Parts: sequence; C-alpha cells; structure tokens
Amino acid sequence: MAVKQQEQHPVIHQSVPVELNGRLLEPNRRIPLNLEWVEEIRVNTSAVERRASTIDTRRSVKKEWQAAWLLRAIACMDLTTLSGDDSAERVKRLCAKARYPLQRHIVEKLGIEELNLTTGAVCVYHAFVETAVKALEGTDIPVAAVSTGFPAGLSPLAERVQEIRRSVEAGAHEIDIVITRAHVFNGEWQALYDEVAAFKDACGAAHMKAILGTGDLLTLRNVARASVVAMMAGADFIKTSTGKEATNATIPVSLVMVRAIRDYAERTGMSVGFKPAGGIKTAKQALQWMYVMKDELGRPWLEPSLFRFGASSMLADIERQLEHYITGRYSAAYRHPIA
Ligand SMILES: O=C[C@H](O)COP(=O)(O)O
Repeated sequence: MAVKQQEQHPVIHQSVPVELNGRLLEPNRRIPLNLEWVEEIRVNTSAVERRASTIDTRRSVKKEWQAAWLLRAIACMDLTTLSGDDSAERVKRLCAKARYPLQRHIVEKLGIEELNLTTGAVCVYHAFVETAVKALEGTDIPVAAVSTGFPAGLSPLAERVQEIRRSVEAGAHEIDIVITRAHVFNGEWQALYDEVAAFKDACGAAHMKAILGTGDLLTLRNVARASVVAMMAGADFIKTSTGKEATNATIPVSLVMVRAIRDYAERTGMSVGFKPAGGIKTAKQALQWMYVMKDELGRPWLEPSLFRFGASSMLADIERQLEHYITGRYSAAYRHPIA
C-alpha cells in the first residue's frame, strides 16, 4: 500500500525555497528593537477564536493523503522527554524511537522504506544532551536541549546563559530557551529583547527556539508582542509553551504567533519557524496544526526547518492511526510505546 505523498512528490527532508507571496526569504537575523512595531499591535480576540473554531471545517485530508500528512508530522516532531524521573535509559529508548519512529511492518506496508523517516529532533534536559548525542550518532537527527532554567526561566541571567553554553559544548544542535514572562506583562520590551539577544549570542551556531510560555502571558496581544520582540532579537523559532504551564499550546495562540511570523516576514524579508508544544497528543491535533501552517504561511512552513511539534506522547497515536490505515483495525495503545 503506497502512500500518496503530501503535495505531489515530496521527500520528507527535502528543502523547499522559503517564499512568502512570491518573495524569497532569508533566515532570521537580529534587527534593532522597533518599539513602534510592538506598540501598534492589536489582536481581535473574538475573530481569532472564530477562525480557530473553523480550522477543521475549512480543510480535511483523508486516507492516503492523511497518512502522508501524518508522516510529515513525524518528520516535524521534536520527540521529547522532560520529566523529573528522566534517566539515561529512557533517553536512549527515545533516541531509538527517533531513528525508527514506526514499526517495521507499518513502514513496509506503506512502501516508504526509502524515506528513512526519522523525527525532526530529540528534545531533552541539559543533563541528557551527551547521552542523546551518542545515541543518535550516525544520523542527522539534531539534539535539542531545554536550557535557561527551564521551565520557569527564573534563575540568574548569567547562570541561564552559562547553561546554554554548556549544552552547546555537550553537543546540542538546538537550544529551547524560556523567556522571563514578567518582562511581557510588565511591558519591559527592551529587557525582553536584551535577554533573548543574550541567549542567542550564547547559542553560537546552534539554532534557538524561544519559548514564550503563552499560557502565562494573559492576553493574545501580549503573545503577539512577545513574538515580535523575540524575532527582532534573533530567535530562529518561536515556541508556544514549556508543557508545564496550566494552559499549553492552543490553536488561537498559534494563529496569533504564525500571523506575527507572517507580518515579520513581510516587513523584513526573513523567515522564523514555529513550534507548538505542550498537550499535543493526537494525530487529529497534529493535522489541525498543520492546516494552520499551510493556510497561514504556506508549504515552506511544513518543513522541519521551519516547523516542529514539541510532543512527548503524540507519536504513539500517529503510529496507531497509521496502523489502522493499513490494517483497518486499531491496536491497543500499549503496543505503541513511545520510548
Ligand atoms: O517542548 C515540549 C513539551 O514539553 C512537550 O509537552 P507534552 O509532554 O505535553 O507533549
């Protein structure tokens, strides 16, 4: 049973030119803080919520097309473990799953052996960066570290910066930083910009995802303002949540963030990636987020270079749905352990 690949003939890791409205974009780099851009932001909350509630009705993919979208969701997934009881053994199992995210019989039945499908990255605490790097040797799978006093981000700034440096030295290719949420609800835009810029400098060549902790930011306007400040400070990605806030990734918050990415790209000619994270557990949710990306930003934002899910348990449900697609039956969830 061959899967119809999304679009016509995509290859999961193929790079497509990053274009928006026909304009070729460059990767983001820091620009000076423009407070006018921050202050002029307005968000029509009820319009955003209305739009969010119709995501499923505007677009739907079925059968082999849905299978292809789910494979892409795997390729765009930061397979994550961020628990107090994490251990080297758990991280090794997670890395094995990142290398081979689907059971062999599913891969064969789908006819996708040549894709060599892997997850987009593995995301762990700093303490497990070396273990993950070693476990992923011989692959192109990057290791992402949550640094900067994750999840609260309230340790002294120098320690947070130092933690990034240590994660990069340990081999992390990507760093997920957390911002000081109080800078946002106190309107301290310069302080937020300086903090994110300091983190970006400490990352060096590693890619930086800025976690806004949107569940703590009180309003969608604050989410939009924090997004644009993080982008001006040089973030490569903006990310919704740590997975530890009371409210994690939601579609309304994501709409606001991807529209901020679009406005920023139109103004600057530069692209920034998006990572929804926290509480995303099902294949159905994965499709909803991918509809948002396709509708609001277009095809380049369905590549791992510009789109990642942060998820610790979604892969199990995707694997189960793909097995249902090829066998017509649902298997028990325990047959799809994540790690
Ligand atoms: O960055 C990733 C999140 O911490 C994952 O959250 P989750 O455990 O709710 O999937």
